Amino acid sequence: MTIVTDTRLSTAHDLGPASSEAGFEPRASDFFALLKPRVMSLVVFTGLVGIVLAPGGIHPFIGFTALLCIAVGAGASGALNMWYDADIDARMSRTLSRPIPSGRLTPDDALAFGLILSAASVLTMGLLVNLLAAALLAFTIFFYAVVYTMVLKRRTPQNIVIGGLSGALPPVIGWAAVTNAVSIESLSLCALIFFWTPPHFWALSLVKAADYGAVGVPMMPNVAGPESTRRQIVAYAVLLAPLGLAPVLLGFAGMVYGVAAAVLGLVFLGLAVRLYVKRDNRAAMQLFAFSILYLFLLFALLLVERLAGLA
Ligand code: HEM
Ligand SMILES: CC(C)=CCC/C(C)=C/CC/C(C)=C/COP(=O)(O)OP(=O)(O)O
Repeated sequence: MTIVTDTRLSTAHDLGPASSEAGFEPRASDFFALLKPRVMSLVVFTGLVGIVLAPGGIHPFIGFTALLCIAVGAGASGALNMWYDADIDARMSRTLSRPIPSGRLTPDDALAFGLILSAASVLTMGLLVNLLAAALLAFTIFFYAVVYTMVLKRRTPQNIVIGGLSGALPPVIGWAAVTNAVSIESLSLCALIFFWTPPHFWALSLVKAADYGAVGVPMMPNVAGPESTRRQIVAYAVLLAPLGLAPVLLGFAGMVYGVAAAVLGLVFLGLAVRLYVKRDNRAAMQLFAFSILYLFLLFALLLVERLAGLA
């Protein structure tokens, strides 16, 4: 039996001339792009909500440090993801202008940047915040950069489902930064993001299936087919709608959040069913866009309620 150990199309080092050889110096904006800033902004926001909602309070400087460590660690894992995935990024229209495929940074630049920022964020969290938060941050970076990117992404259509755990952990890290503990409340926020991730990503991958297929990444639409993917999106949306109410049932969110979570959960489910019925790219992109708004609004409401003293 042959076991595939290297699923990369070519090594990242075969991707053309180093930026300095090509005649230009790396720019700060290219390093910033390695952090996947737009995606990670929502990740960091969920970490902030974990910090603010956790009982007991935290010194503002330590709280800010914890948030900065989550932001830097998340960005670092994005840089490591781009280092490893440079071969496939170079072959997909959505990703080919990223810093490594476009030749603006070398793979070594990205690897060094990702490793240094990972180590700096975990060490700082451990020294200035607490060891549990540092261990959770290290685990989250490892899970995204190694378990998802290097092991699961190119091998199984369940890549997103399992790998989604890393995107779901930031509120748990934020909560642990304040309380030095993992609680049922922070795990409920983790579960919310965990079950949100498959519909979030599969909606986009239905539209980008050809891109992923061309580079051999086994995303769900390519393996199980679009029909099955749309059915699974509806199944996750059915689970997600009641899960949105968990913060109310656990007593750390109020009625404003509760009503909004119920309505937004039903809209999410409605858009998932609409995608199942309509089967077109427009419905898929609408669900993808709404998924981001949904998660942002739920976490924003948790934050606003707490800051306004409503929960
Ligand atoms: C394994 C889990 C996830 C996968 C595979 C995934 C995948 C993606 C992809 C491929 C995009 C398009 C980005 C682009 O065009 O460059 C995207 C966009 C986005 N994702 Fe996710 N995502 C995941 C988890 C998350 C999580 C946990 C969050 C936040 C909590 C998040 C927030 C966003 C946001 C805000 C965007 C829009 C970025 C923009 O405006 O370009 N994603 N996601
Ligand atoms: C604190 C910490 C370490 C947080 C990590 C958060 C995390 C795992 C977010 C996942 C975000 C994301 C863009 C996944 C994309 O998948 P992809 O890499 O397959 O997408 P691509 O095709 O756009 O590269």
